[in-house]
Amino acid sequence: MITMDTIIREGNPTLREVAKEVSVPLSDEDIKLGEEMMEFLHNSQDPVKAEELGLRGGVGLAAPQLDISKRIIAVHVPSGDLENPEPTLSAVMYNPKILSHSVQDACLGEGEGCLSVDREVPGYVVRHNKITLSYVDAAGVKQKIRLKNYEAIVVQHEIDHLNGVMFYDHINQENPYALKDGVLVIE
Ligand SMILES: CNC(=O)c1cccc(C)c1Nc1nc(N2CCN(c3ccccc3Cl)CC2)nc(N2CSC[C@H]2C(=O)NC)n1
Ligand code: NI
Repeated sequence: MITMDTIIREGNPTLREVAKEVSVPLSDEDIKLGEEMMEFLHNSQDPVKAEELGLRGGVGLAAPQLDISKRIIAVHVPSGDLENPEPTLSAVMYNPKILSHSVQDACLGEGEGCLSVDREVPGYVVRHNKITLSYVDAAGVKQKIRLKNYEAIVVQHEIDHLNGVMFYDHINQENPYALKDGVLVIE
């Protein structure tokens, strides 16, 4: 099972590598890894399990964060209201690829956190507001989906990990809260 001990932290060179595509059809090993990544996200969002296992909450995880330089990410974004337990996005994505994106940019009003970064790095992380994404799903089926707002931000954060990019690479060093006109701030 994946715990915080499995997750490598900034300074580990694997986080700065460009990860390799996985072969399709998916190997049992890669399918199992995806399942474990998704299980981690579920556990990290469960108050009892997170407490028990000492997990930081996360809605996304990338294989390089497990010191595995493969193009695999898992995202599990809860809906946020207790009535509706359905997540707004839940998927293990193999070889995810952004096919196109909006001109409109967006950022999280509270900035971004990362399970591989044990410090707060304040500032806006400006990303595309909407993306069209292709990936191979856990069943080996090619998917093409459109995402926007928070879900799009999360997927871009995780795909960055596959390219050796950390969220703070995007933060404006002179003024971390500088914003160009028209950037959507997502609260
Ligand atoms: C510095 N300020 C901040 O971090 C920050 C501060 C306030 C608000 C936000 C919104 C911030 N930003 C931010 N908050 C998150 N979570 C909120 C808590 N949540 C969670 C935690 C516990 C149980 C269940 C859940 Cl659901 C998990 C997700 N996640 C990300 N990111 C960046 S994109 C990938 C994603 C990720 O999973 N990171 C580990 N950013
Ligand atoms: Ni991260």
